[in-house]
Amino acid sequence: MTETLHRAGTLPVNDADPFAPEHLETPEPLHAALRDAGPVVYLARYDVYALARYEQVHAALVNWQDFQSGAGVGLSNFRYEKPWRPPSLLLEADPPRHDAPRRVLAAILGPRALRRLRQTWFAEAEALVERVLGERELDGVPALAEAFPLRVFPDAVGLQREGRQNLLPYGNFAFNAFGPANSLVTDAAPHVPEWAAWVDAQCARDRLGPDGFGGRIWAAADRGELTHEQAPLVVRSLLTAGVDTTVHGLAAVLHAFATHPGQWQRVRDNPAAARVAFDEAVRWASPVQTFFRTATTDTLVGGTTIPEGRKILMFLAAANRDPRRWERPDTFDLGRDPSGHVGFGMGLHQCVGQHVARLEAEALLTALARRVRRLELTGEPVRQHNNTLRALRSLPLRLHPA
Ligand code: HEM
Ligand SMILES: CCOc1cccc(C(=O)O)c1
Repeated sequence: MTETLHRAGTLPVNDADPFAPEHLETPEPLHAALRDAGPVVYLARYDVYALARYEQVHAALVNWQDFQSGAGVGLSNFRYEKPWRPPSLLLEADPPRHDAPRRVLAAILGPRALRRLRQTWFAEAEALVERVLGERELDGVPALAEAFPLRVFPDAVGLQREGRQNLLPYGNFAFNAFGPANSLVTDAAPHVPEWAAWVDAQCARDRLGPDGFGGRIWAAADRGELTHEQAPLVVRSLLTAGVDTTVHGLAAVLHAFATHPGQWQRVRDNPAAARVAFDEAVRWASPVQTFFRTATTDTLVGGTTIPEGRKILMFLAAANRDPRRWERPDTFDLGRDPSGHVGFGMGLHQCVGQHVARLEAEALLTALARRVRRLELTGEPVRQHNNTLRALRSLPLRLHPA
């Protein structure tokens, strides 16, 4: 029995462009309008169905059978359109293709596997904070949010030193490419072949140190846990998703503490609060704002039937600030339990690198908590527009020494 398609006149329609500069600059008003309009809103501009409430976003994320990733998790539908690069074996794959790559990466990036990096990353964070403390004012984005991940992550992957400057622009483009082909995508297009060539070349076995995340992916192929053809694509996943996300996650947590000084004192009093602080910042800012899915069958969501083959757009950031799920959702509050937030996704595709991100954040925040009494905003933060990422280009700060 097919459910009745959405009854005429009951499905709210919104003609906004969520990827337009005004909404990328200040997304909250559109998120609130979409949440208030209903559980499902038809976005006429892109002929997709928007989910902005926590309940529907969570339900779609955990329903990988009816809402697949294999047709792409951006606006482009791989059933009809050629992807800009060979699809990810994790992000853009459904079971069973998704299974072995995920199992391999989950083991390599799991909390136990990361314990070997803890001491080094904490020492690197202390050294970085020592260096920047001397400056009276600094831009927290290049000086901390970018500098720390770029100091520790490429080494942890086992990347050679040359060419690492390609990582941020490549990842930034990959996240723009999930959106429409607007100027954020077309302006970067001339550089993509160079960035992509470097990234693809670093995924080859002979470019990777044996003991890094990359070398361990190849070793898993030697053990037959995935094929040698899959190995470079799994390494590519790390290079695509592993840098820009943590850069903007760290920028978000620094921005949160600079705008909520009382919360910083809580971390000063109890540095163990650094980990939950990062998750609260990921909920509050949602560095990854949106992802799409494709309906594999007519699927009922919030009283509306999403027709087979159509795309839904999940507003993770709107769900993370849904007053139906969170008290005082717009407040960064270390007193809350942020677990259940969808800033790392949920279910089958939930971020496989979340423990890497948390360890980076714990290392940097612990080093800051020891040495910095207050993080003071000394100017307006400047946004970096991206079709998927909530990103800062600049965060003017003064670090008041403890
Ligand atoms: C603050 C930092 C990060 C945020 C906010 C973030 C967010 C996300 C989200 C929302 C998803 C789900 C995608 C979906 O449901 O379609 C995801 C998946 C993924 N993330 Fe992260 N991520 C972060 C850091 C990382 C890092 C450091 C890595 C690699 C070391 C990474 C690698 C991946 C990969 C490979 C997937 C696909 C997993 C799968 O499909 O099974 N991410 N991430
Ligand atoms: C943060 C979402 O995770 C991603 C993003 C971009 C690419 C990939 C990949 O698997 O190549 C994963």
